[in-house]
Amino acid sequence: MEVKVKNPWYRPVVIFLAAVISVAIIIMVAISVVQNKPLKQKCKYGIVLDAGSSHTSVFIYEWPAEKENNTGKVRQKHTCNVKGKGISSYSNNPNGAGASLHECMEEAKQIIPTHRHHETPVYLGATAGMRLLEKENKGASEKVLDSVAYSLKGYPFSYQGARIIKGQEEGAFGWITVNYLSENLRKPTGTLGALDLGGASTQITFVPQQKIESHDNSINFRLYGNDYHLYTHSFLCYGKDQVLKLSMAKKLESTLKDKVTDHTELRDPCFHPGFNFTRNVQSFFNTPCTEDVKMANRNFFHLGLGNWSQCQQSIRKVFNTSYCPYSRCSFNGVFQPSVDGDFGAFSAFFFVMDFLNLTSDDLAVTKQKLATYCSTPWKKIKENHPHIKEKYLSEYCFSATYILTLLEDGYNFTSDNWKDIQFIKKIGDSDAGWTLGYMLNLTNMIPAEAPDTPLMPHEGYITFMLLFSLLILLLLLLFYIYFRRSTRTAQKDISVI
Ligand SMILES: Nc1nc2c(ncn2[C@@H]2O[C@H](COP(=O)(O)OP(=O)(O)OP(=O)(O)O)[C@@H](O)[C@H]2O)c(=O)[nH]1
Ligand SMILES: [Ca+2]
Repeated sequence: MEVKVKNPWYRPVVIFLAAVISVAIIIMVAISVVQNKPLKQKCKYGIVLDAGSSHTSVFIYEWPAEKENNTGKVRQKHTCNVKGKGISSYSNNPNGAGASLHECMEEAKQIIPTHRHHETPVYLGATAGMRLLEKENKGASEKVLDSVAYSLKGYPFSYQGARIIKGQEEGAFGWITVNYLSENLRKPTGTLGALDLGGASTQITFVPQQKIESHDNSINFRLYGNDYHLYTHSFLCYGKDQVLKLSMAKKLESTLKDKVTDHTELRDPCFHPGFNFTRNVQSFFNTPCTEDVKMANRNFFHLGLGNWSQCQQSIRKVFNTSYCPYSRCSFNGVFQPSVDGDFGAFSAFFFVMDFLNLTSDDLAVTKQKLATYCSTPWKKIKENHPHIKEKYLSEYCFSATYILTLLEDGYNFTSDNWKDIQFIKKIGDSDAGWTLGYMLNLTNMIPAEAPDTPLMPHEGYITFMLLFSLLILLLLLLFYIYFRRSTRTAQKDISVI
């Protein structure tokens, strides 16, 4: 005879308690996740003006107020290109230099919240254009710097100085920028070399495998607990605009020197076939970069030939490789260890190679494509790019040939390591260039020693809490199943009896 046994009296109590505990855990997790949600970030700001040879750009950087020592936390919020040419072009009208910054600085006032204005540092760094003006006319360069300083002090930000930065700083801060943005500085992985091509100078910076033989090319940093021994060099006059003048001056010298008549022809392999302009010698000799080449003023016909290999031959003449006081050199007697690792090539390296679609081929294909481009008739080039200013359009063949020659013959890149060069404009949403590294350094935002391990990030916290609560629910479920089974077994045992 079967004996019916009632459920034990405490069964509903256990089920009720399990349900209450489950609900309580879910509520607690939900509350703690919401409570721990990061507050709307409070941000700080910094402004750096890059007073380059060709133009000035204003960069506004932003970072979370409490996390400034974390790599990758500072981002570019905004850029403004100052209208007109670079500040060095105001040598005859220094007041104009300061006034030219007005629009972009007003924009900065709008973008940065008013309550942060007074604590926002503003730095102006002038590069090769001002280095050349300083060489040519120190008084004029000082007046231009005074003018921009006076202008910047008139805004509600915290003015921190306007100065001509050294070539080594320009190279080293470009290197810090690309490695900070690539988050290489806190990892044991390798770093990215930096190649910067401006209008008046070019910089190469990397961690070399061999000893640096010249003191001037060596710069040391301790960042996040790691020591970096960098090789850096800045070649004044080897930016793309000045090197064009230098190369033209050399071609003019060899072609026209003994010819006294006006309107002699300069047949130029670096310009497209059909390119034909009357030019004045003076426009290529108005810079300290060509002071070694002497020539009387006159007009000449500038005729394009569009021959890439002849163009490269003519460009090689701007590199002096006849002497080297070290175990190895790039050119002009400058020490350079062999290039090593990956490189980011930015500024005009990028503008030029990107325009010509030459950023991803191997070296042989790049040369082939460039040869075809240079030999394209000028008329066709203009038809293909009706909206680009003719002056810029006419110079891409020269500029790209210069870039290849500088990288291959100057810095000694080869077809084997050509792919190690990445032509880049930005990393994430920030431009590659010296300005970010300059600001990080001056605001001490990269500590020498690694900061303590950060607390668990919010995302990690949520994941942890969810896993934890799932585990508890699972345990409760297992407990419930076990409890039911044991009561059933008890019932069966009793019914058998
Ligand atoms: N095609 C193209 N050329 C550009 C662009 N921006 C600048 N350039 C040119 O590229 C060259 C280098 O520009 P930047 O890198 O800004 O040079 P910079 O900072 O003024 O000069 P440095 O003081 O030598 O660093 C100049 O000849 C500019 O006229 C661009 O967006 N597209
Ligand atoms: Ca520059």
